[in-house]
Amino acid sequence: MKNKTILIIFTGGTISMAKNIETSKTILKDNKDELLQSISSELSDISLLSIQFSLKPSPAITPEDMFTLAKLTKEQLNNPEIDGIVITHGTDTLEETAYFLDLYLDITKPVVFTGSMRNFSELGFDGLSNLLSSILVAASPESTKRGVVVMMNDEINSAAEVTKSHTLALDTFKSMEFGPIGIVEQENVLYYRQTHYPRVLLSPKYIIPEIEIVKVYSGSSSLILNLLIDSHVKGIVLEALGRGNVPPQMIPGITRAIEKGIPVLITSRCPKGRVLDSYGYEGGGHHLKQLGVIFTNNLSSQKARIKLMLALGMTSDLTKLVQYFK
Ligand SMILES: NC(=O)C[C@H](N)C(=O)O
Repeated sequence: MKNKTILIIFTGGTISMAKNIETSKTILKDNKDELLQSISSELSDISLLSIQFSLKPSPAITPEDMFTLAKLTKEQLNNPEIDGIVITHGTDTLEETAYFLDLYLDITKPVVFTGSMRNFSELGFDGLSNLLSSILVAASPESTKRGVVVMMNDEINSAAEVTKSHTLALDTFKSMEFGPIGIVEQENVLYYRQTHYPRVLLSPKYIIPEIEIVKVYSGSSSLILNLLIDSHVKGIVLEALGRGNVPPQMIPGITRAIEKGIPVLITSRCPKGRVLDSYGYEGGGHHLKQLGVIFTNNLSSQKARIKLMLALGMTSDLTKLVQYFK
């Protein structure tokens, strides 16, 4: 009799890719059974179930895919026979899907995202060790009540904190500011700390995906903002400068968006630190706050967008939205 049952949901990504011999380019490959077979002998007291959710590179994963995956995961977590879930995913947008599920799921059972940086045909394919370690994390009693986590390269990071930091390196997933929450050391799963953020639960009936990110740079104008407003976007994430500031030429666009009831979120293009309304000059954080923008603390732009998609499914009331981002 096996102790634990872990469900693996495959979505695609490099872990489900191999080299095409003719073109020598990396393409998708349905290798689910080979992956499962290769690791099963290492797991004497864990039985595995699996679902092929999709076979997509992660740049092709849509917000609707994330929502469907979140609902499927919730349904499976409610099955008393399942002790934890591992989700394989392409690494390019893994942090977005993982954060979506972290916000959506009211969970105590472990949900662990993983993937690989090298494909199935490459020497040193990291998919097998990542999958194996993720299953150990999902089966560990220590992993309960930690929200959704990401396990890559034997480091465990919180979905709320982690980002892909390197285009190629195996240790690409980093919580830049706070470090990993734990590690996998052979068969041991060790946690160092709790997640930095208190969890906010957002489980709407529908999502609002029409949210765009605008990167701010010296000399940025209102041009893109006006185009977005004219295209009827439902929200804008401004990846601002430093502590959360923009050039004065963006103020007319920001003011127009807010007047039209489009929420404008502020993140920073700095990879570390939080945004705050400290500067009083034109376009400074304090000025933006007076106009009605929403500050998002330490969230990256891509995660602020995910959170707004879910939050707008719950409310369009600006005061309530501000509370969600506190
Ligand atoms: N390592 C990877 O999985 C990258 C791939 N482009 C993906 O995100 O699907």
